[in-house]
Amino acid sequence: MKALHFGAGNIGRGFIGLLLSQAGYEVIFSDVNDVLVEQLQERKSYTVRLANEAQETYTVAGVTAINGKNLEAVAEAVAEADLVTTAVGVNILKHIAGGIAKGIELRIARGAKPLHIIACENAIGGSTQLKEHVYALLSEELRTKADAAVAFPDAAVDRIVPIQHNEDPLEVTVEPFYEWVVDESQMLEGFTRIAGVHYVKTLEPYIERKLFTVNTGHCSAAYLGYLQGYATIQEAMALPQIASLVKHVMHETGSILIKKHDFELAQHEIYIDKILQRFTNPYLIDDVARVGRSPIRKLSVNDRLVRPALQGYDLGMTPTYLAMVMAAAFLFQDAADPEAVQIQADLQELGLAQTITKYTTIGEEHPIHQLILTHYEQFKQTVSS
Ligand SMILES: NC(=O)C1=CN([C@@H]2O[C@H](COP(=O)(O)OP(=O)(O)OC[C@H]3O[C@@H](n4cnc5c(N)ncnc54)[C@H](O)[C@@H]3O)[C@@H](O)[C@H]2O)C=CC1
Ligand SMILES: O=P(O)(O)OC[C@H]1O[C@](O)(CO)[C@@H](O)[C@@H]1O
Repeated sequence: MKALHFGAGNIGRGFIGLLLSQAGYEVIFSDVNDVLVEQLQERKSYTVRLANEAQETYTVAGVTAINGKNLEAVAEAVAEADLVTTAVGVNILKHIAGGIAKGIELRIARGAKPLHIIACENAIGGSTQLKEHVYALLSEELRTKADAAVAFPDAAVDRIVPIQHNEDPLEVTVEPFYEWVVDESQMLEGFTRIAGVHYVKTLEPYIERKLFTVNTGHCSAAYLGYLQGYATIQEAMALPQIASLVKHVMHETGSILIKKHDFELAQHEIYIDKILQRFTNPYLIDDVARVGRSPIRKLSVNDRLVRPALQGYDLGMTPTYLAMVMAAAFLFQDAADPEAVQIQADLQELGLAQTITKYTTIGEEHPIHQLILTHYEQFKQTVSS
């Protein structure tokens, strides 16, 4: 069985590639990083190291790579694959859609077997978004044929894989925990299960629980840590004041999740505690810049801050801590992060009130808008004093 995986980066090699290989797939990575592609082609294997006391290592063998810039090669790989997965970043999905669309066209012409394409990105409806990009490139006739032959089940993926600083450029250190949940209601009849994947009939509770707890909590540590001058999540979480605020944010989203999805309170507390331990894993060093990266995406309406805040507000709650983290996100600066640079430019040009609305869609008349403004001003005063 062949799996084509787009994105041979941290999560691609450290989680999806490893799991698919262990599940019996021959993994072919598609990436646009020439060095990475050449290394994978030459060496055909790489090492995954667990960030725990034992530091167990796994060899992922029998892998190879194609260059994602070569559209024909990508299309051919899509045509030949038994499974396609991605971990490129949700904003990159549109850039891989061309090769996938061409590959689907080839599959249909050749009468190939049905195919599942699973986007493993930190986003609500990642595969559905990819499908929209791909379908926009297909004719109506091909779209109708693809409806019967290709499915894009949404997924939630959870494993912390920081930026790597290993001597071996292919080696990747990952936290021991992982969870990959796939929406089986979006799969084609008679699909083959991937060992290690948890299939569920309704994905929303799983993706929201993960995104609003792991990802909301993590970016809270990053933005609050940044304001205190910390470079890593581990340093930030060592400050009791930040650890306590992060916990408050996770309890705030927890109340929303429990109300919306009927989760059991005690179970959710255990879930939060386990995640807090994962954030402070002493065998990992995770940069504030990575966890806070792409603040425009993280402040967008369907992502980890605004979506739970608006849901909480609609449920009659006041999302004070989420608003505080949004305020901190507007203060996050990183010259190497184009989204952080863009927000700072907009703050200069448009002012705070309009910038908040531009990125969060929350109008100036909304109470959450006022909360963000208030927290922002408070942070500004603390930072300048
Ligand atoms: N690192 C983590 O802990 C987790 C990351 N994720 C998600 O996984 C996705 C990837 O994240 P990371 O692995 O951390 O990022 P990364 O930057 O390490 O990997 C992304 C890879 O995609 C490649 N890429 C970019 N454009 C491409 C294209 N057009 N075709 C093929 N490959 C292309 C890059 O060269 C890079 O190797 C993101 O959506 C992230 O939110 C999800 C869960 C955990
Ligand atoms: O990849 P993103 O969405 O920029 O965010 C980084 C996130 O990746 C993770 O490492 C895994 O989901 C989180 O811990 C962190 O919040």
